[in-house]
Amino acid sequence: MCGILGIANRNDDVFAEIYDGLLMLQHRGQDASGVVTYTGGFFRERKANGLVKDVFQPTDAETLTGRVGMGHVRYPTAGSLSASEAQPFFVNAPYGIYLVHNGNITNTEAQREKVTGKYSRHLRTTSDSEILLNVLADKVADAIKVNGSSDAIRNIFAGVKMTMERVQGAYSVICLVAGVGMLAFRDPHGIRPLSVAKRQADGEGDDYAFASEDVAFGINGFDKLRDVKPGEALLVDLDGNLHEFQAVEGRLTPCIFEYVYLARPDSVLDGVSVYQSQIRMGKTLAKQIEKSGLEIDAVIPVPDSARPVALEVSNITGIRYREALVKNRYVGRTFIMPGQAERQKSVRRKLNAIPREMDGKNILLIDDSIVRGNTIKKIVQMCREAGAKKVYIASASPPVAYPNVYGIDMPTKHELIANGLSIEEIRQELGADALFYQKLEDLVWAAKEGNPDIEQFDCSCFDGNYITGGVTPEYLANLETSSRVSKKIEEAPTPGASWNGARLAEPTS
Ligand SMILES: O=P(O)(O)OC[C@H]1O[C@H](OP(=O)(O)OP(=O)(O)O)[C@H](O)[C@@H]1O
Ligand SMILES: NC(=O)CC[C@H](N)C(=O)O
Ligand SMILES: [Mg+2]
Repeated sequence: MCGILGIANRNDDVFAEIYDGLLMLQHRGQDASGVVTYTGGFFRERKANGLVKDVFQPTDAETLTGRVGMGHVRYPTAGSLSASEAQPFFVNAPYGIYLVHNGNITNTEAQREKVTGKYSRHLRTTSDSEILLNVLADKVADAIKVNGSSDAIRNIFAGVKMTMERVQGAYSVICLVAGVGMLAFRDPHGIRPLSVAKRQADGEGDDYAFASEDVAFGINGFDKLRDVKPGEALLVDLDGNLHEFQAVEGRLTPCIFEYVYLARPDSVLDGVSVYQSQIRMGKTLAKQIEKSGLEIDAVIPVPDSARPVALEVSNITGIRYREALVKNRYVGRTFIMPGQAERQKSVRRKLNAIPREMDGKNILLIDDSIVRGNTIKKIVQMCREAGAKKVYIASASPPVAYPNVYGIDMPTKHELIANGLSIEEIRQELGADALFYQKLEDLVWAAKEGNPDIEQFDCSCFDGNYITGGVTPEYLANLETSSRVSKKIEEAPTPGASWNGARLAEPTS
């Protein structure tokens, strides 16, 4: 996952608002951050590896000027960790387009060949998002050839339609188009979230914003209008007017893992409150716990993400709730750290047990998910060392048994603890006295209850059912042997590729 945010203001410079909005999306990506603004016919950009607070300084407001701009926080799920793959990406023709992307393209190789072969383009990185941008540029150029150049919005919408017909996978996208405005579109399944918001401006036209999660709107005084529909494109022109276009037929199938872990609990995605869905996950999990008849002294959440679930398990079962694991707030999210060794070490750095709450007790630890098993295995050990008599564990989601190809870092089957093991074998591997997993139908109920109009969710990491075309057994087999995210962190891999980490953001066109 990544976080994307775009703001088109009528009156004020936009950088400070993008900065604040990106901070609200920081949980979606911690490896790189980037911002581009547009003013007087010029783009200004700054991007680098690092958190928003480290990449940007107050003085950036002096160079990242303009009333229209967008930003990205990256959690790499394709390409490499190189700073040259931080977003936004740019192509200078047609018009001059900057792009930020959340998701993963699955037919990358075919598209790379087309872009570099038939369209003779040069790609500067190994990023799937750069390919997506170049496909869009090709298709908008094709539309200009057919329609002529006078109606830019029509050409851009036509280009988005052709892009959606060619590209497979998950993509929520925001673009800045020179001389035209800000474009946003969402793949025909709406796998990753994207919504649009509005704010009254002084004079003609309105202010608009697009963001991965609506939690990024309130801080800047925007009111959410709605979620972008699957297969839809929206464009805010430079006069503050919103243009809407259903590019291709869509069927909403949002990623259910957004509700389990990825999104903030104070967000509402596709009409479903993340917090409320987690409370419902607690309700269904509580039934399993009650049925087990186990004697449990305390329900303990793995902070922060399992708190709402554990609270509801406690409410329903009557077992007391205890915050007996303390999180060190200065350590980042382990799940999204590159490399297994680093992840294992940081669990211990990040969480600490309170022995008095564990000594001689039967405890139930609840986490939102068990992916590789690193986190919960270490916690079980810690709780035993702190004196717990019995350590039971429960996961608010079902076993993660299949890779995610739509923008979550669960690349290979063999890394997943639930791959090929029975629940009893997983329990043994984790060293727990009992193990409960949410049932998939209960998880789907918990999410769907928030918006019954959603007929289906993307549950591929739980059931192996990939709703987009092209995720064939060969494709999945390939993932097992090739690392999708190269661990390279050196600079740009191709000659001529630029590093945009200079303190002064230069106009780029
Ligand atoms: O089974 P694993 O491979 O260890 O992954 C699962 C863990 O990863 C996430 O936590 P993480 O520590 O990354 O972030 P959080 O502090 O936001 O919960 C998630 O909440 C689980 O605790
Ligand atoms: N997870 C994401 O949304 C990342 C976007 C893109 N695939 C990248 O790796 O940069
Ligand atoms: Mg966690």
